[in-house]
Amino acid sequence: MTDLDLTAPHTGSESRPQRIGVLGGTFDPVHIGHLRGALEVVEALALDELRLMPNARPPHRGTPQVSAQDRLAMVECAVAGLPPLVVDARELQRDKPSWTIDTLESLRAEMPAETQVFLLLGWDAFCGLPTWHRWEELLQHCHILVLQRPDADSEPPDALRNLLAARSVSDPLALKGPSGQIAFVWQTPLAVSATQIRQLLASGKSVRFLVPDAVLAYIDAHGLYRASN
Ligand SMILES: Nc1ncnc2c1ncn2[C@@H]1O[C@H](COP(=O)(O)OP(=O)(O)OP(=O)(O)O)[C@@H](O)[C@H]1O
Ligand SMILES: O=C(O)c1ccc[n+]([C@@H]2O[C@H](COP(=O)([O-])O)[C@@H](O)[C@H]2O)c1
Repeated sequence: MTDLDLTAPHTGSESRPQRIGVLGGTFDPVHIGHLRGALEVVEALALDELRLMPNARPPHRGTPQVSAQDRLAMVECAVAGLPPLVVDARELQRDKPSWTIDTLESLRAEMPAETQVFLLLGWDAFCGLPTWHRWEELLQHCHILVLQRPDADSEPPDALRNLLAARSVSDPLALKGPSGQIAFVWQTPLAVSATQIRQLLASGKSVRFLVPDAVLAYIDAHGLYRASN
């Protein structure tokens, strides 16, 4: 009898398909709401990997306050040494708006068809889904996991009510197959936003404990978000 290697990564040749999470964002800057939510989803759904994906040109908002390179560097600082959280910088290589459908198509082209892909969206982002580029095709490529946001108050638009009625399952662990369903996931409610963090920094206040220490050190070292920027 051979010993089992519990540290061995899944290779794809095992019976269970890989389970990959994707959390896209502007990350201007990344904060504990993103990171704690990501970690809790990894553990609750036994994901093999969760990719944090900073966008280059956010499709539905103004230009970020700091450069894509700084936003990427902060995400890298935040997840350094914390597998299975990893950074995927593919959106920074595309010189057009960072449409999620393009990202999912490029991801899918690299994976076996049976890989389960879970797109994480905060409730506010989920409510905006019907305005996204080719939004009705998204579920062909992924499942959607909706993260609660305690500071969000928007009601889902009618188009989403219909989609939820057709595609949602109550237990995220019951999501079957590579794509096509929606589930809500419980997470520790953290009413923190990048907007709040930018405002605190611009007014000379501390953001300690709202971002990881390594991100705070990066912000300080590069003088980001302070009133003079
Ligand atoms: N505190 C939070 N709890 C749950 N989800 C969150 C939280 N903050 C952000 N998210 C989700 O993470 C994704 C990326 O968010 P984003 O980078 O835009 O951060 P943000 O805090 O919403 O930024 P901003 O305040 O600049 O709009 C979105 O799907 C968003 O809904
Ligand atoms: O594909 C779209 O049309 C689209 C429209 C708005 C937002 N997104 C993506 O949704 C994620 C969260 O967006 P944001 O603006 O909350 O950082 C991020 O990865 C964006 O690129 C995607």
